[in-house]
Amino acid sequence: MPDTSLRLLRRLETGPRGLTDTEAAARLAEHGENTPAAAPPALSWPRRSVRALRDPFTSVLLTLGLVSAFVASWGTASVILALVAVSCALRAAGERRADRSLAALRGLVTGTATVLRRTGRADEPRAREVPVADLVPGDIVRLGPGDLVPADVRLLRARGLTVRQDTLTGESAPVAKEAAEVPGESAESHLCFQGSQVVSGSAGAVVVATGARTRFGAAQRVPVQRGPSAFDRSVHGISWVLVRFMLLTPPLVLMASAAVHGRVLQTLPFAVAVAVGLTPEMLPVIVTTCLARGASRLADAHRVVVRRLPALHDLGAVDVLCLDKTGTLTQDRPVLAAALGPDGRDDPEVLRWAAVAAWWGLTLSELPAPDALDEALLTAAGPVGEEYDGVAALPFDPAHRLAGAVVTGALGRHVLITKGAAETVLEQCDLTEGERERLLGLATRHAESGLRVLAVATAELPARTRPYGARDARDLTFRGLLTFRDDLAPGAADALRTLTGLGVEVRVLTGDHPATAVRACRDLGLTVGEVRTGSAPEAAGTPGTVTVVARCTAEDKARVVAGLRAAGLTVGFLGDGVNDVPAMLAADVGVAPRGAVDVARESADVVLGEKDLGALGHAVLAGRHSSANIASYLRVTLSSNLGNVFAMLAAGLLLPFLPMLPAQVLAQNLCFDASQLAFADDRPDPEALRRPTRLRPPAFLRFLTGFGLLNAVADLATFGVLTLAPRGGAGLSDEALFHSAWFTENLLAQALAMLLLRSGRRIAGGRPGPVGWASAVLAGAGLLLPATPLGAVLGLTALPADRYLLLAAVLVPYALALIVARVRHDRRQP
Ligand SMILES: Nc1ncnc2c1ncn2[C@@H]1O[C@H](COP(=O)(O)OP(=O)(O)OP(=O)(O)O)[C@@H](O)[C@H]1O
Repeated sequence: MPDTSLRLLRRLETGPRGLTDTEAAARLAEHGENTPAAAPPALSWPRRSVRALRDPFTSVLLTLGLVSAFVASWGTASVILALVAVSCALRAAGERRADRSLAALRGLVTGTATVLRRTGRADEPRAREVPVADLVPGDIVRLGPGDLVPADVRLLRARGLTVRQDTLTGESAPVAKEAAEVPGESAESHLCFQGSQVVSGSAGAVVVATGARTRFGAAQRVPVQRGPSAFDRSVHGISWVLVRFMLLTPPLVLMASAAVHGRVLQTLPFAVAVAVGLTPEMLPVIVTTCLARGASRLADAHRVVVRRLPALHDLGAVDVLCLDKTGTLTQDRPVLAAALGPDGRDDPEVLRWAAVAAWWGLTLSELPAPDALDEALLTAAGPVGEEYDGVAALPFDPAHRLAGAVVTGALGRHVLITKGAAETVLEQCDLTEGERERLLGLATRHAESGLRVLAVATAELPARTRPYGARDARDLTFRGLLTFRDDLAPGAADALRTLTGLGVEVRVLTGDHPATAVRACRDLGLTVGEVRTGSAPEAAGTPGTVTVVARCTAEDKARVVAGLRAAGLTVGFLGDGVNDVPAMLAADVGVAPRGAVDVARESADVVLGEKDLGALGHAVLAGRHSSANIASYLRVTLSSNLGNVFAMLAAGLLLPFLPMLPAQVLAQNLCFDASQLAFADDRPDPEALRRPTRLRPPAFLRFLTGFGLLNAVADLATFGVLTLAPRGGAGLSDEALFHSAWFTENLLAQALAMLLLRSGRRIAGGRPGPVGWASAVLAGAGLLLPATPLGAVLGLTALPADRYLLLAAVLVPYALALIVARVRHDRRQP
């Protein structure tokens, strides 16, 4: 039979007054830390390396290595294995570094829990904020809106509590919870699980399990599955197209060779080497390094924490940024402006009623702190509420935008007080239609001047013991309106101007009154376009204007975001409240300021250091910076590799010997890979950062085929001039000469591509930067390696001077063609 709460408290050797500090310390030593569910355990080196093997490019390389070993081409197989080992080690090291700094950064934003603890047995318990990791079984915790349930708990008291527990069940709708004394055998409505989010209401609860023993811990921390983000769609999309292409290459080379020369087995190592050459095996390394560098620069310079690395790419790709208003565009430090009676004149009674409701709502819910509007009410009203006895709290209902309390009035009767959004409160009042319209108009007029507006109403009811609920708020007497000034967030106007200057369209999704939101936008210098209320995924938006969707519930915000994503846009969401969480999770990238409620901060991919929106512009730029470098790498490496494959195929068909030995193809590939690591440190031209940087697979593949063909033409031209050139001198085999010249040409052409194809780089001028130096080293290797002993091991030979002239005759026009094609390509870009 399930425990009553008393039996459970006894079993856990605790009580409603909480544990003492000594007891808590002893239990912490016994049970270990209550590690937050969001922090995955650190991976060991071997596991990390095995995980790196799961990457599609590595799998392709391994398959090609196995094929080589199968035909006893041990040289090729060993080089491939070395490539796999190097790329896995680099990737594992890069990821380890990235994970470490991410863990350190995450540490800056981990949450706390409100717990009742006593210094000694005889002392009074005090509510304290302790790190979530310090919670132990038996602790008594308090939960309020916006809290993340810090451990598995059983409710001892609950008022209007609803929680979202999609981390466990995948079900995103809030679920009601209550403190049943003797719960049914299978019912779990008296339990809340670690990682669940408190949407509304309040509760006191006892911790029953922490750390790995929580339900979430036992479920092995399977995170909520989010739909594919912009990063997944772009980088993974491109990767898979290439993997298919690479797998097609060896059979194509083999079939061609079999048809023309009748050799299959001899050509296999070469075919494999060509496919290896096409593999951008450094892609995962470059992606991780680019993103990790960007994230750590952002943290150092702007105190922005990127909690999920790919989110940095997504931030750079954001086309539309949706923001909430309160606490993001405004300070969320409301100050009472006026208390107005139904006739629109000053009436202090309205403030008194609202403050009584706020005071008793807060006291009976045992919330650690009032929300911003209630705090403003209590500050303005001074000491109030003690003259009544509190009967019930009506916690904030986010769907109807109401909160209230029931107190005892004259002659022991009960008075129900509600305060909230004017349209809902007026709906509950006993008014004629005309009067309701007039009062709504009054509320709108105040909202139009940028004020936040609350309506207040009361009802006198016979005393009763039955609990109060939303259904009791009927036929109320309208008391009046309260207006609040909430100043704009400092720096918000500049930040929004920066964002629009960066080509990011802004939308404001708020729970507040449309007129208040519109006025805030105008005061921030934004031009307001469409204004809607509720769910409006179809809100089209006029270019250059801000669409405002007001009176949004949390679900409405998520629907608008999902609608924008379904229209093919990359969407970011910035918010700080519990009503922003579903939209954050629905967006490609969710952003929260550090002062946001726990659940918002924990759901965000990016956390801003301060309530300073200015950092957001820097974060978007950092995302674009990283993506531009990844794009540069992809453009250069793939167009060169693609060109090489075309040329190798053609040369393989026409030449009586292999156009390059497998070892030479692989050595050349190693040189390419090493030089391309420089892209992680490149500084793209500011021009490349002006628009959202999204790696769109179709546009990318068009670029690749265009520039790949140009590269192939250069390679084939080299092939032509080398074939037509006079024979080599004494002792020089034609084959070795051909291989060496082509090897040199390939490395020089790759160096040119590195210089001329990187993102947004002005073609001439500017400092060389890491990529400039790396391409110089690559070109140097191309020119010098054939003449070295290592070159001899690879079957290369020093080139006579006339070959360099021949190569120059090909490469100078190639460089010019690249410049012309690049300029034309850039002009065609929007
Ligand atoms: N403490 C409160 N008591 C009564 N009503 C409230 C209280 N707090 C908010 N409201 C009402 O609920 C409405 C919506 O609040 P909600 O928290 O959903 O959004 P918001 O904070 O106004 O806006 P945003 O979504 O931009 O953060 C408010 O405009 C107000 O009318």
